[in-house]
Amino acid sequence: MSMVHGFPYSLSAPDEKPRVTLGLLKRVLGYARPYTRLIVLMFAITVVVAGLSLLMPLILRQLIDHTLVDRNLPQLWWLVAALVALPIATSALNVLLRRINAGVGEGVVYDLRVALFSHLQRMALNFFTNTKVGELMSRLNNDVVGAQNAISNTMVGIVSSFIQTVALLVVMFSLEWRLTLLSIVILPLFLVAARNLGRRLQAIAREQLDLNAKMNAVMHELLNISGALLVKLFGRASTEDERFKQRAAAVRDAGVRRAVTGMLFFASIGLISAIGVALVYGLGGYLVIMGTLSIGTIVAMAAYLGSLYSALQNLTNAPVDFATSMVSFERVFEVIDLPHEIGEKPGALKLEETKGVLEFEDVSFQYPKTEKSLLKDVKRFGQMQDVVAVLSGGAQTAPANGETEKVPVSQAREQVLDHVSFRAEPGQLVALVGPSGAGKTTLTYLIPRLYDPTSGQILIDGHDLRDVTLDSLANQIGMVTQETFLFHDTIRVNMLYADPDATPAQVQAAARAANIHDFIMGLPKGYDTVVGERGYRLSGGEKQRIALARVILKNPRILVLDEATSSLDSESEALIQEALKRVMAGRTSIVIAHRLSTILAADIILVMDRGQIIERGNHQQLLARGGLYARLYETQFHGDKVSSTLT
Ligand SMILES: Nc1ncnc2c1ncn2[C@@H]1O[C@H](COP(=O)(O)OP(=O)(O)OP(=O)(O)O)[C@@H](O)[C@H]1O
Repeated sequence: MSMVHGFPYSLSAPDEKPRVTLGLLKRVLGYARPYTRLIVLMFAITVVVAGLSLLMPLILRQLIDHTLVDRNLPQLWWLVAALVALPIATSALNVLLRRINAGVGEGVVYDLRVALFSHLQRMALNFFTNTKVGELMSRLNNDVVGAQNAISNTMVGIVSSFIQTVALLVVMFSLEWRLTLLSIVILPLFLVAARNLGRRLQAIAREQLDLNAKMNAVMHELLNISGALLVKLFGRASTEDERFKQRAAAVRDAGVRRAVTGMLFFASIGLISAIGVALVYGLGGYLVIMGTLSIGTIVAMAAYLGSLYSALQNLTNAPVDFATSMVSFERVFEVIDLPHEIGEKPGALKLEETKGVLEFEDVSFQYPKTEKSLLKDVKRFGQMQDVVAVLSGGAQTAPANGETEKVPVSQAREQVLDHVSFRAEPGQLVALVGPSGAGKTTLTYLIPRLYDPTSGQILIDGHDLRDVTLDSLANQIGMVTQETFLFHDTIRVNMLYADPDATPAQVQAAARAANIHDFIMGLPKGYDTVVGERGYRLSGGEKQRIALARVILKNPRILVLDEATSSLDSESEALIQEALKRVMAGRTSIVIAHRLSTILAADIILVMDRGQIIERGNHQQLLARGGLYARLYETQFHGDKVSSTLT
C-alpha cells in the first residue's frame, strides 16, 4: 500500500493511540475465520507469484552470462518465450488473487454491517436519544470499511511483503552475499524517510479534510432554502462570495502542499534506492573488473534490489497501517458490545388475546444516566459536525449534551416519575393532565417498554411487562405521538407497516375511520402518493390522521395517545376528534389530553405534578376539589369549548 493513497477515509485523531492487544487481534481473526480457506489460498498464490518474480532476473543473468556469450540460439528463443510467459502467468494469478481478496474483504464488510445493524435496531430508545445519527452512519460505513481494509489489505499486504522480502533476501544472499549486505546498509535511511515524510503527509491529509469540511459547511448552510433566504434578505451575496473564496483557496493550497510533499516522499525513496543501486553497481563493477563476478549477476542483483526496496517500503509503513485499521475494528466492536437494556427474559410469555387491563403499581422512574450504554463520540477529521462555527470557521468537537434546558425550573428533578399507581379497566379512557415537564410523556413511554421502571411494576392483564415477549407486547399497544413519522414511501406502504397482510379494503376502511380517505383519494396518485421528506408534504393534521388510520389497522387493545398541542382549524379539529372517538371505542386508552372534549369524555383524569399523581377523578369531582386541576382549568381553557389546550 502506498503511503500517499493508502490513508483510510477517516483518519484517527492524534490523541487516539491505537493499541493492538492480543484479545483484539484474536477477535479480529475471528471475523476472518469463515474465510480461512480462501485466505490460505491467497497466501499460496502470493508465494507462487513471489517465486515467479524471482525467476525474471535469473533469466536475464542466464541470457547475459551464457546464452549470448555461447551464441546459443535455441536457448535464446526459449528464454525469450519465458520472458513473455512469466508476466502472463503472474498477471493471471494477480487477477485471481484480487478476486479472492475482494471476496474476502466484501464478505467481512457484509458480516460486520449485518451484525451492527441488527444489534443497533434492538438498542433501547435511550440510546437513540443520546446518539447522533451521523456517528452511527460513520460506524456502519467508514469503520466497517476500515475494518475490511485491516483484513483484506493490511494483513494480506504485510504477510505478502514479508514473504517477498524473505524470498528475495534468500535468493540474493545465495547469488552474491557481499552485494546483498551492501544493499541493506541503506535500510536505516529508508526508515527515517518513510517515518518523517509519512507523518508530514498524514498531517497535511488531515488538514485537508478539515479544510474541506469547513468549505462544505458554508455550502451546506448557504445553499439550503433557509440560509439562501437569509442571504437574500440581508443582501450578503458578495460577502458570502468572499468567504467562500477564502475557504476554497485554503483547500486549493493544501492540495498543492500535499502534492509536493507526496512527490518529495517518492523522490526521496527513489533517491535512496538509487544510492543502493549505485553502491551495488560500484562494488559489483569492481568485482567484475577484478574478474570475480559475472555481468549477469550484477544485472540480476540490481533487478532484485528494486523489488526488495518496494517490499521494505511496504513493511516500514505496516505498523501504522495495521494499528490504524485496528482502530476501525475497535469502533465496530464498541457498538456490538453495547448492552441491550430492554431485553426479553428467556422463556418470556407470548401475550395473546388480552382484555386490556393496565396497572401501574408504585412505579418510579429516572432517566438512565450511565455512560456504559452510550457510544463515545469519535473525533473524525473532516466531518461537517466538527465545524461548530460555520461562518467564523471554528472547528472543534461540539460539547456533549449541549441541548438547552426546556423544563421550567420548578419541574426539574431527578425522579421523573415518583410512586405512580393507577389502574385502567378494559375500554376505559384515562386522561393525563398536568403542567409541562410533569412526566406525562415519560409515563406513556413506559407502557410499550421504551423504558423500564426504576422500581415498581407495570402489568397488562396481570402480567408484568418484563415477563412478556417484546413483539407480543408491541402487538397489544398502539401509540400515536405528537410528531408523526412517515417513511418516505407511498401512503399505502406507510399504512401497511401496521399490518403487512391487510387487504386494500381494510386499508380503506381504516382510512375512512380516521377521516382521511377522502383526502387521500383527492391526491394525484391516491394511496400510491409518496409522502415523507421529499414526497408530498402533508399538514400536521393530515399526518396525524394517517397515523390514526395506521393504528386502527393495527387494532391494538391498548391505545396510547399524545394529543396534538398545536391548534388546528376547527374543521380538521372536528375530523380528528371524530376519528379519535372511533379509535378509542372499545380500547383501553391512555391519553395525554390537551383538548377539553377528551377530558370531559375521560373515565378518570390523572393530574400529574413533578412526577406524582396528585389528584384523580372525573371533571366534576376535580373541579369541586378546587386544586391544581381546577386552577389549570380556570387559567387555561375556561370558556373555550373544544379547541383549547390544557398545558
Ligand atoms: N430522554 C430524557 N433524558 C433525561 N431526562 C428527560 C428525558 N426526557 C424527558 N426528560 C425529563 O423528564 C421530565 C418529564 O418530561 P416529560 O416529557 O415526561 O414531561 P411532560 O409532562 O410530558 O411535558 P410536556 O407536556 O411539556 O410534554 C422533564 O424534566 C424532562 O426534562
